[in-house]
Amino acid sequence: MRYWMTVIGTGYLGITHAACMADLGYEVLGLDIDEDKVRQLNAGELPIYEAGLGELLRRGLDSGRLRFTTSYAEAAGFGDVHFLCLGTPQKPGEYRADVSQLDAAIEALAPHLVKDCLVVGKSTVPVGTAERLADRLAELAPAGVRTDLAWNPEFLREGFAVQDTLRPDRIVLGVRNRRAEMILREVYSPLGDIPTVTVGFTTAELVKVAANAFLATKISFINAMAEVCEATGGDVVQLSRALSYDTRIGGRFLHPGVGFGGGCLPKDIRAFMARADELGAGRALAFLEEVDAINTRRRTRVAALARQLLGGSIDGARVAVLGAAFKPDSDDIRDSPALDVATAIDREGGLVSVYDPAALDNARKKYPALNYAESALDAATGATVVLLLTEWTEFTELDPEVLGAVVARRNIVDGRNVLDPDVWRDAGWQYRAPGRP
Ligand SMILES: NC(=O)C1=CN([C@@H]2O[C@H](COP(=O)(O)OP(=O)(O)OC[C@H]3O[C@@H](n4cnc5c(N)ncnc54)[C@H](O)[C@@H]3O)[C@@H](O)[C@H]2O)C=CC1
Ligand SMILES: O=C(O)[C@H]1O[C@H](OP(=O)(O)OP(=O)(O)OC[C@H]2O[C@@H](n3ccc(=O)[nH]c3=O)[C@H](O)[C@@H]2O)[C@H](O)[C@@H](O)[C@@H]1O
Repeated sequence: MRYWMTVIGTGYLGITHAACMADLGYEVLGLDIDEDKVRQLNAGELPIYEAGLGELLRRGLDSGRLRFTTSYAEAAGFGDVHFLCLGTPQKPGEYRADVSQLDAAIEALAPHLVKDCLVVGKSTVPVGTAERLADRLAELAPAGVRTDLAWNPEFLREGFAVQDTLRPDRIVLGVRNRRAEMILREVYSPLGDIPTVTVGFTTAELVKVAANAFLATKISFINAMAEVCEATGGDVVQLSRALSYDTRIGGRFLHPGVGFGGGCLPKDIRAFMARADELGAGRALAFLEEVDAINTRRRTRVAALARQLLGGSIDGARVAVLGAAFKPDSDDIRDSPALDVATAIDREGGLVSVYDPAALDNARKKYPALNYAESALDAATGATVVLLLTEWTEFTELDPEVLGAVVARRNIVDGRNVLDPDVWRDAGWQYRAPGRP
């Protein structure tokens, strides 16, 4: 069967999912309440930075199989399968996730439904959300329309979103009946032979947060080793490399530095702790509190390294910050370590100049008080210390002599442990990096 699909919520996840489904040959209607975004998407303009996604979007539009709307009535009439890709951000001042966008989507969609359909949640949610939404959907759907709900968490990484969607490591199907499973297996069959795990709602919700908790823990583990190295004189980069050859440990997500950020790992471990607490399993996840604390301390440490290089005070110093996105190859600045450090330094009286190849517009909107530069060299001109905080290739390939020619003093903090200290020291730079002597 050729399914007609809607993708509700066209943010980082939803645009990718919509464009990839259209590329697989499905008829896809994306829906968002943000009119500007919908206008942009229909014009073939990608509102985010994601490699390869712009071409996929335009190919979908050109084929006539992909378009975008703000109308829930239109979406309800269109879809056999409705994917929910709404945001689940951290509630301000709390650890819990705010799932109100999902509730709003069900409330808006269900009353308009005119044909049998499967609603498929892809957002990352606290345990219990799928069941609650399934009940609400059944309550609100018009009589005679058969609805069902499934939870199909998403594991894509920003920067690799298209490849992760078209070639996922695994597919997790959280279902309550065989019909929902069969539909989803058919939907994903064009991807080929992907390991697929079919589970209940609760396990599907848990797999997602467990995966992110594990990844966060691995990063904080190596950053804890960085702290120990700092106290003992060890070198965490060498330590990480030596650990990585143990195939039981592996080298991925073992890269020490300024720590993890983004719209997912930080808020997901907090929401996981909060939900476990509510369900009486808080003790089991107490270690995540420390994972989070280690991560926060890395940001403080990077600022401290800058202070050290400046002889104890940042006040009045010109500081170049290379990077604003939470990771390279993305324009996403949600909980970005780079901007967190830049803001802390600004608060201490440092004269910060931030440059990022893709995230400047987002950074300017959220942090209008910081100063921004048009290039790495522009940011570094006259700086007494340079902080490399997002490992974009254009920063890792910087020539110490070229950069050295524009700075006031050759001081650099390699917050991501991506530069070769010998090369920079040989070029007369004072080099500091978290976890390294
Ligand atoms: N960003 C990522 O790489 C990944 C995200 N996730 C999860 O997917 C979910 C979505 O994440 P993002 O795409 O990053 O969020 P996002 O904030 O970029 O996108 C959410 C979109 O939903 C729209 N929206 C809000 N309320 C709406 C409503 N009532 N009706 C229709 N649209 C509405 C917003 O305008 C926005 O475009 C989250 O639960 C996240 O944890 C999972 C895997 C990867
Ligand atoms: O739930 C989500 O939204 C997604 O969250 C992460 O993906 P993403 O946030 O795009 O980025 P990652 O590559 O995981 O990096 C997260 C953060 O950890 C940092 N990191 C990563 C790896 C590492 O070794 N060290 C390290 O500090 C990165 O710089 C970045 O700030 C997960 O990797 C995805 O599987 C998941 O789908």
